Amino acid sequence: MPSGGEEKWVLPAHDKLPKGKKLMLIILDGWGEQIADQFNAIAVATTPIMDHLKTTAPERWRLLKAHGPAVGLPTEDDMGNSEVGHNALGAGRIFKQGAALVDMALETGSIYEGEGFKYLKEAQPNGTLHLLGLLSDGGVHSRYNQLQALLKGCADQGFKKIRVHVLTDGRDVREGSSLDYVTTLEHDLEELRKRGVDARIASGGGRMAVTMDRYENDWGVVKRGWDAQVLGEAPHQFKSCLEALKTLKENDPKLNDQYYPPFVIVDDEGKPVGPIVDGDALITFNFRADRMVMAAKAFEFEDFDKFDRVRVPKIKYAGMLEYDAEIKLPKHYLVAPPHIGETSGEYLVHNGVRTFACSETVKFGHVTFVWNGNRSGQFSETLEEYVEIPSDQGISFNVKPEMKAIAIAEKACEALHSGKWDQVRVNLPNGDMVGHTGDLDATIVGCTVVDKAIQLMLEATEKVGGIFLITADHGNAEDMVKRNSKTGEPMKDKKGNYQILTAHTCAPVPIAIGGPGLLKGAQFRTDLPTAGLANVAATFINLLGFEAPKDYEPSLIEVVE
Ligand SMILES: O=C(O)[C@@H](CO)OP(=O)(O)O
Ligand SMILES: [Mn+2]
Ligand SMILES: [Mn+2]
Repeated sequence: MPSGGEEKWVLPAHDKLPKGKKLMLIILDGWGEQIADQFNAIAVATTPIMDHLKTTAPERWRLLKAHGPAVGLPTEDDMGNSEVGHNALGAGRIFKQGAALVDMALETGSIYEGEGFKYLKEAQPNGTLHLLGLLSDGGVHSRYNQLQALLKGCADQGFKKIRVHVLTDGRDVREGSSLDYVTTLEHDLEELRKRGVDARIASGGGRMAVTMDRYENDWGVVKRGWDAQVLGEAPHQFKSCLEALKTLKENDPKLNDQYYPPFVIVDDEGKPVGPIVDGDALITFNFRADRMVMAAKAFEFEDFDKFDRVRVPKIKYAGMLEYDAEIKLPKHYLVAPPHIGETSGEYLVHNGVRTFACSETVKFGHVTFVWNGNRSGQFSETLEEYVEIPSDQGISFNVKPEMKAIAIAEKACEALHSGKWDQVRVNLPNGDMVGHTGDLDATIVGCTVVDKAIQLMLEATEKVGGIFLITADHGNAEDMVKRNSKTGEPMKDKKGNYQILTAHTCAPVPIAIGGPGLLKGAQFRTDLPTAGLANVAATFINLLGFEAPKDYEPSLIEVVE
């Protein structure tokens, strides 16, 4: 019976599917389904297991939507991403996500009426307002038109001095596009200067080298940002951001937007134009949590021992959203995040289901924190165990495309064989993390290793008489080139080179079920053609022998006689 005692958590037994079958739940990060050509790293990779599942049991293999409104994003043009994907997978429902919530708050102006913005205004009239975040149209962590609107709105709301601390992208958008975004930003800041607002870029750096680390993989990334944004110290000083990007790229032509080293913008006397100091206000304008949580801790925590902050300015700090609902970080924010409660993890714990979750650092939080509705911690110390395998640090993953896939698989097999867990859940990051490097050959290697890891876990599932469910959180590796949106033809740049795509896609993702524990006659329904990731939770709750919560998106399976 449910430990929580509350009736609302009771999940009735499924009328046909039995309890007690061990479930191996595998999330392939960045693994979509696309036309099989030379730029589809998954199609080119050696993936006998995934091929076998697709071809031998069509009633147990299908596609799911993993982008746009199906995962709570504003439009069908919005590519999927890990945050919205794992939210949907774990919560079994579709929640309007950060991108859409901020759009609405900016359109209605409510963003300036909330407690968060009022708190920032306490820094007026003398405090500088600082804006820190990803300069990009990707819509995964931030979107430029939101920064643009926020700049105007903050000037309207009386901030007289504004400084922008830029993180360049090149991961969710075309490599090299940072120059365009900075040019546009400089134009928008010029418009503010014409209105008498002292508005400038104050520092910069690439998102993978500066500030935007996650899951505490490398605090050095956050420190480099802190030194440039707060202390005004960095290995490079320039008079303008454009000059910085151009010079740094001339010095190292292979440098890509994701990895620009930190730099500080200085005036004619060599003085930083905008370090964050006492009495200032700060907004981190990324709406997505995972790559802002560490910086938020550095700006907000009194006691902080991850690196020497040297000087901790007394500022009014607000996040675009609250980034961690469990620890209430940051305390002040402009837009309330989606309240994602009653997730599958919480239901399963209340019904006595024991869960083991594992991945390597770079995706560990996806398969725990994000899966549980952007909440840190476990629902139960006895019924759950989350295991993190340390990721390689300080490298671009095309250097070691196998990553820790086999180690994750071995951990999962051990957990399955231990008999201590009813559900073993893993995320295999290779398709996505290597896909983001844009290195096609390395991504092919990464996907080949993923298939090997799946093989190990399916063999273990076989041995324990269990069930497997394999799916993905969004596309990436299945398309590594920019295509003509009409013809689908790969596009070349002016020099005749193919334009490599490092970003996610809007492709559907596969889902496959099977294993000796799966009841004969259990198969995918054919009456849910537009089903998406939010239908997966009801599906695995059924496979564990329970009816799903009434308000969850419907289960994908039926049992035919
Ligand atoms: O790396 C990330 O932060 C995003 C891309 O910006 O990828 P994912 O959503 O797969 O984590
Ligand atoms: Mn992902
Ligand atoms: Mn990704």
